[in-house]
Amino acid sequence: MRKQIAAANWKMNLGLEEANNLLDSLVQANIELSGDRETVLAVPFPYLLLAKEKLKGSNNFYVGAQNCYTKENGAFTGEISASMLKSCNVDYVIIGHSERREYFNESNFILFQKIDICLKNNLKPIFCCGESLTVREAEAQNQYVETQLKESLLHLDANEVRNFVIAYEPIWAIGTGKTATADQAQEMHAFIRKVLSEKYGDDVAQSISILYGGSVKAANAKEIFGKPDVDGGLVGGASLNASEFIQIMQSLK
Ligand SMILES: O=C(CO)COP(=O)(O)O
Repeated sequence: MRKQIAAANWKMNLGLEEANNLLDSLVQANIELSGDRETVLAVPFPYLLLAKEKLKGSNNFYVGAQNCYTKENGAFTGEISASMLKSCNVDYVIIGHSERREYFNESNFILFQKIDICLKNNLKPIFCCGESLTVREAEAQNQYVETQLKESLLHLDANEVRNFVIAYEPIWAIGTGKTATADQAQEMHAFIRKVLSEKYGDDVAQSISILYGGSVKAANAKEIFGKPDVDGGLVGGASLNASEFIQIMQSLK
């Protein structure tokens, strides 16, 4: 079975003490995630090393960054490179979150470059895609997401793409309390898998985890994750509360 993943995206939240407490609560809960299930905590840059340290010895817990720059190193004040993240033993990097696309003008081409630099540094990208409400209302979501995939990902070869996680995050469901229904999530996930299958064949497409993101909480996680093409979630607000996130972890198939 492909990996089932509960990924937390803390976004730009929590001070050091709160981050410390949340990590402690997650570790102390001592949740055993067996087999193909895992947790990724995508924390703000200043807490990456702390998270690595705290999660040492916790099985199936991985640490992620929320972004990286397109270049290897150099005079780019304020940016963080993929090789720096790798040197801190970070495992995953979220690439192309809709907030980065919207507020920091990250185009599909910039994301194409970020994906390449992550793979070159042996970091696993969690590539985010998803449409706005306007696109969904025009029933153009499939075409929109397919373009995002084509312009940022589908240049990779089959071996590279196996190191990937995709997160479908409809923008209209992020932080709004408005979740896509489990059926809407399934429909898009199946479509994404079909696009992958057309390019890489069914074996590769079946091996890639596709997460759903957008107002996932303890109360709806089981239903959404229960769908055949939904392999877990990328969770924002609800990942800031230990007991809520633990219940989400426990909702993985
Ligand atoms: O953007 C998200 C995760 O990356 C989803 O955020 P919320 O879970 O707060 O809706």
